[in-house]
Amino acid sequence: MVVARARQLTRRYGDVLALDRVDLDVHAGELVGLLGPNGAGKSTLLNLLVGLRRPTSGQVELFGGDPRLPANRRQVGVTPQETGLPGTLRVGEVVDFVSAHYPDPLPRAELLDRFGLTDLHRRQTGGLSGGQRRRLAVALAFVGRPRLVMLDEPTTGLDVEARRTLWDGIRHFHDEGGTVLLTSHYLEEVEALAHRVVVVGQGRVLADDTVTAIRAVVGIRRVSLVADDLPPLPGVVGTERADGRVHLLTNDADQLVRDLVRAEVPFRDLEVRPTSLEEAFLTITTPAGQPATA
Ligand SMILES: Nc1ncnc2c1ncn2[C@@H]1O[C@H](COP(=O)(O)OP(=O)(O)OP(=O)(O)O)[C@@H](O)[C@H]1O
Repeated sequence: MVVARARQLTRRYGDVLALDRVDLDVHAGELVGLLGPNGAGKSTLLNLLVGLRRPTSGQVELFGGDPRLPANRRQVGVTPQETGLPGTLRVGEVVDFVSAHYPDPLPRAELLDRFGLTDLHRRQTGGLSGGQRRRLAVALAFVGRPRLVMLDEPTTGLDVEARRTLWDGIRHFHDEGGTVLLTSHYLEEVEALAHRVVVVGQGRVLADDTVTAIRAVVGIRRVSLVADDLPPLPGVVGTERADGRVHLLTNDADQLVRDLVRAEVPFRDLEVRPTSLEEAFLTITTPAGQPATA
């Protein structure tokens, strides 16, 4: 069953094309990571799917219907990228306040335990650290026993332990049959939780595949050097010339350097570095004009 669907979904903010004809189906029980650099359109996609914004064109469905219908909205838990919590309320009081909006909320103790917040339940939210506040904000998405949870960068700013606790809470929900759609800038985060990754860049879906397949693309390295002519080199998936340098994109930088030496290419100023997500996808996809499917 498809719980959230986008069809040719487009959203403009004035001159900015934030989403450009996106198609996406999220099935019941999936844990999907939306991966992409800043400004890719991830938050816009979540906001449209949950009915907080309206599309410029295209269609959105939540549980087969209009996302703005209360009956559909009630089955979704959402944590936006930025949340405000009433600073003078205690953690337990905030949970009770949100719980009161749902017919069958999770018991307070259970929710706090799942997200490692039990020891904080008497603390005013204004006195919590940024990471503790974030954990509470994410936990609140689960209060109403939703069928689908959408989390916009759930662990940004959290330390390793807090991130693990949050991941455990999300996994628990998923293990019980819940559906999760979350955004992240980091493949590592998506890898820890999701099997399916949807890569978004410049408002478009660039790839929709397994974590393993996506890693093969994102694991690309940039070997940059100064050289005049280069022979054909195996394993090079993209070439750029800029500022007097040649940039070669490859899955195996070690082998490429060996090949350069073996071919007796007179190069200098060699640099090897990882590509950013944005670079990896845009450099590979733009010249061919084709979406990168690993
Ligand atoms: N309310 C708005 N008004 C004008 N432009 C907007 C608005 N919201 C988003 N945009 C623009 O739309 C594009 C997509 O933004 P969006 O926030 O969806 O990206 P994102 O992938 O979530 O980015 P980030 O990872 O930085 O959160 C960006 O160019 C952004 O500047």
